[in-house]
Amino acid sequence: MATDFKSIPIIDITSLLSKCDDPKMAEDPGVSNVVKQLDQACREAGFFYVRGHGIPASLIKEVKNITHTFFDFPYEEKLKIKMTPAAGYRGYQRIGENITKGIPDMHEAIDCYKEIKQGMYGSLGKPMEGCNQWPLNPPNYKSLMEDYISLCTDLSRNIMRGIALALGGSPYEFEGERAGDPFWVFRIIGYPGVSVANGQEQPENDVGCGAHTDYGLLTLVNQDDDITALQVRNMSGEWISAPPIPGTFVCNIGDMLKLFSNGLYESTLHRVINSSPKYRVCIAYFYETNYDAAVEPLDICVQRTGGTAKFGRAVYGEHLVSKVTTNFVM
Ligand SMILES: N=C(N)NCCCC[C@H](N)C(=O)O
Ligand SMILES: O=C(O)CCC(=O)C(=O)O
Ligand SMILES: [Fe+2]
Repeated sequence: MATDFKSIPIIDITSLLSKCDDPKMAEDPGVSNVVKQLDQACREAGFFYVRGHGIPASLIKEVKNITHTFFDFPYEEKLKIKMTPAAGYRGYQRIGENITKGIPDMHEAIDCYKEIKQGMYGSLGKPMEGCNQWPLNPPNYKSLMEDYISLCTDLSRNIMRGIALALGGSPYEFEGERAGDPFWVFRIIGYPGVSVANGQEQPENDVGCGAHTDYGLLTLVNQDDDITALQVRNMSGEWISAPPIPGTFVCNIGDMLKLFSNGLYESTLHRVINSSPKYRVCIAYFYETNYDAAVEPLDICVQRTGGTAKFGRAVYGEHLVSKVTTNFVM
């Protein structure tokens, strides 16, 4: 449950990562310390920074640099990989094509999803079937991003082991049929800066991405180092900034983890406003459950929250499709 947090905690997960393949990890004092911090952050804010995550700083920087290069290209180059429903909603979308609560977002993006082979999930998977449309230019774009995605997947699984312990479960609650074959979503996002020419009016809509929650389990945000734009809503409705902190990812909880935890952890509302004159990029990796997972409150969480399940069962793929099919004007 979100509180009146005023800032977002920073958690060093080095000791969690050093023990996360040890079946006895729960007994390790270093792990317990991290788990305690994860529990507090997830209950109070649903947002936290992680440091000591092990992904090389050079790679984190490179994925942002190459993304600036891509978004700098003229529209006709970017439109070569235009997102369409027929491509499983994969590819490039122009500024204003993504809609949040009825209002066009001031961002452009490339959306990618874990591949779904034809027929893999029957009608549940159909809308998302397709191949990712990676830019051909810069030429190493695809391989760089695929390496990055693979590291984000491993890191997320390991953070989820800590979160599983924080909820009072075994480290492996989010493996097997729940998230042992995790689906992922990858959004490469660019937010134009505001024009600050003298006497010029503010643009009509300066919201880069309207208030929303994320859909799955855990999000890893890699944002430009020099611009504060991401804002997180606390219980009083104040918007708390999540400024870039070099060497960290911003992590936040998605709707499926709220459901599993019976509301003990909230998928906190957040939005993006780039009021700087500079163009901002963000690389957001979303770690999700299995595509066809049926998600319902875990017994341990129902016990911890008064004994009654607050949510019915949801199928992750249905939740994703309901979002993706209503997110765009094209
Ligand atoms: N896969 C995730 N989480 N994407 C977040 C996008 C949020 C904006 C979207 N228009 C919406 O209204 O959800
Ligand atoms: O740009 C950001 O910092 C966050 C983007 C975001 O919240 C999202 O894509 O879901
Ligand atoms: Fe988000």
